[in-house]
Amino acid sequence: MINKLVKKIKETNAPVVVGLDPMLSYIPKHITDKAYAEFGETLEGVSEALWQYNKGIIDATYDLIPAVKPQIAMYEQFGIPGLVAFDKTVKYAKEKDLVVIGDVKRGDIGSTSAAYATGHLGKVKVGNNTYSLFDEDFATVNPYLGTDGIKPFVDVCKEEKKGLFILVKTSNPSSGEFQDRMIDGRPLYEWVGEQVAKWGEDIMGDDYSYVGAVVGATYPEMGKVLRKVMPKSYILVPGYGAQGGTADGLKPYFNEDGLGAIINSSRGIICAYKQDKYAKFGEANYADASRQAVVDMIEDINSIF
Ligand SMILES: O=c1ccn([C@@H]2O[C@H](COP(=O)(O)O)[C@@H](O)[C@H]2O)c(=O)[nH]1
Repeated sequence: MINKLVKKIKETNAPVVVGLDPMLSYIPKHITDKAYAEFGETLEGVSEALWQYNKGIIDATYDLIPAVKPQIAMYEQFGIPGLVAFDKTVKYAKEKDLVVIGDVKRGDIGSTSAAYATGHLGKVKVGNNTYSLFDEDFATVNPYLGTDGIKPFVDVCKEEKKGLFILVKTSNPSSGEFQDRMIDGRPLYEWVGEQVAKWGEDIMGDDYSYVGAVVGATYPEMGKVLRKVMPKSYILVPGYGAQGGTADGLKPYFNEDGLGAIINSSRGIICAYKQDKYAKFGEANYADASRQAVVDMIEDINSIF
């Protein structure tokens, strides 16, 4: 799947991921009205609204971008009906030939990680039947439990030719509380980055490893160091846009080949219609506003090369 991601980034000339993080307050009224008319003001109604909203954004942007990143928390908050919307979104994005990065941030003791890996990236056998479950192409993983927690994911990725993005230096303001702690003269995020490179050594695509990393756009100096620590790992870069990350600091996240990083924007794209810049589209044309925001983001990111 890393090969497909690289190929699609080259084809679209867009090292960009659209984050599908729907909140009820983002969804235009015409969508919620229709969903509630059919299913009532129920969790099933919300599920339908989340799905229709995402479908509109995917339809308006899929030809411009290589990948989407649905954030599972936004669906889980509505229980099983929310997860139904997550599942429909993943399947539809794949039908549109997009690479799907499940932002699920899993990781636990080995046996539990194995179950998470099966659920998100693998297959389960029930008697004579085999089922793919959420079936994302990549999953985000938390490395706090160490190798025991990561190895089951790596094993499933090997088997299924899928991929991981492991949290190395996150974009949030307090990420330094633990991640920047100095250990034997080096910050923890560097130790984790080095380990990501090792975890990925035996599971290589053509040029990049199946094992990538998450490094926030909000810490460009650290991005520069981490690029060198893990040269074969793709870096998923959240924090651009709504969290204040800008294109200026992002060049060092890329390798000399112009590849190696993919920048995420969620709120900046999916509720573009609420920004002054895109207000002319109006709520009813929210998806057209998202398309224009993607076009602008691609131009902005490509301006650094
Ligand atoms: O370090 C991290 C890791 C993950 N995220 C996730 O990315 C998106 C960002 O959303 P925006 O609306 O573009 O700010 C969201 O799903 C986060 O959970 C992150 O921001 N930082």
